[in-house]
Amino acid sequence: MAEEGEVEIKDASGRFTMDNIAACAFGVNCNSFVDPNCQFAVTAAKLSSFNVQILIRFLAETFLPHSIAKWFPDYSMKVGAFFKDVVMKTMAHREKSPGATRDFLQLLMDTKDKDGKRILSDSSIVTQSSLFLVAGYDTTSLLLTFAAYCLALDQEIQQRVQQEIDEALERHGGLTYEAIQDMPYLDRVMAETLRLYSPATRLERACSKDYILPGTDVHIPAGTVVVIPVLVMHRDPDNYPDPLRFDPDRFLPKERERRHPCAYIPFGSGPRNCIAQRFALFEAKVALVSLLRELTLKPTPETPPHPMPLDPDGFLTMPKDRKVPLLAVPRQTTTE
Ligand code: HEM
Repeated sequence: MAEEGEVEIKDASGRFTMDNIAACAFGVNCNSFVDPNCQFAVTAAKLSSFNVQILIRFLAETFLPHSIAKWFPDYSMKVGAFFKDVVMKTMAHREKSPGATRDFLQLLMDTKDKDGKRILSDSSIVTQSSLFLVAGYDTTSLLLTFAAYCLALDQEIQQRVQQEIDEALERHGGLTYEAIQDMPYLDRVMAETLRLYSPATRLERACSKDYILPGTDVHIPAGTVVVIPVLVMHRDPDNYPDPLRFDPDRFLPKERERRHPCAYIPFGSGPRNCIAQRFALFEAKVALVSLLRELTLKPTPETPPHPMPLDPDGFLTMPKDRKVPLLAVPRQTTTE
């Protein structure tokens, strides 16, 4: 039986980020903590789970002519049709009765040419909004899950974060944008979480021209797809001594300066890097601050020991059992 105060932090983080991305990208109010069967949230969770059926269709599309690949079942089609329907209906409603909504969908609808005509097609808007959902849901939820896990396992670091939160909230008169920006230790905690448990395990780039790796005779012909093993690089002892230790002070400014900028790339690098890194970090920090101002996180006997065992088949960096139970205890009963 679950202990009093036990939370499944991966599930809770998923609900939080789903509600946020649904509101920010689609203007949909999910409230999935209250309504766990919210159709939008349940369907969106399917869209982001990269399963075997989707992989088979994906491989067929990649390696076979489309005339053959189209006969492979595509389980993501139904999910895609659901989102198309949501976006099309929302756009039709907003065009009939315009309001003051400020979300990503509205921004896309508002991109107009000089004659006031919308620039983006319907299908482009549907695809971009769905991409936001896929790119922004599990990634941010994993950051939040792993940050909570690392803090639960290190009470000293957690107390330091709580002290910083208390002081910043006091200084700024509550949970404001400025208060969150005024928490440098929390920022280092997030950076160290993204180092040790970068949600993206790898990146890929196509080589645009023939290249010889400096100092070697390794020749990369133009057109080669180069895989960049982000998670492995983030755990390279040459850059991060004792790499499995959770140590936010690796991200003190003087420590950062010592390393090559590409030794830390949880959001990618270059012109195609993550467009929402500030949004994601801010969102995860708001969630953690809201939790830690009231509660202290602790491990339960079922919490996986550090370092978290990972699912070797995960498309993203996933806890092996896809569950992370923690204990959330009211602060006044634990410390002060
Ligand atoms: C902690 C959370 C997140 C992580 C770790 C993350 C990570 C990444 C990474 C590694 C890339 C590929 C970058 C590259 O190839 O250089 C990427 C791209 C992207 N991300 Fe994120 N992301 C996060 C949250 C979000 C959120 C919340 C959104 C949307 C609201 C989002 C939207 C995108 C988009 C649209 C791209 C494609 C950019 C392009 O191709 O030009 N991401 N993200």
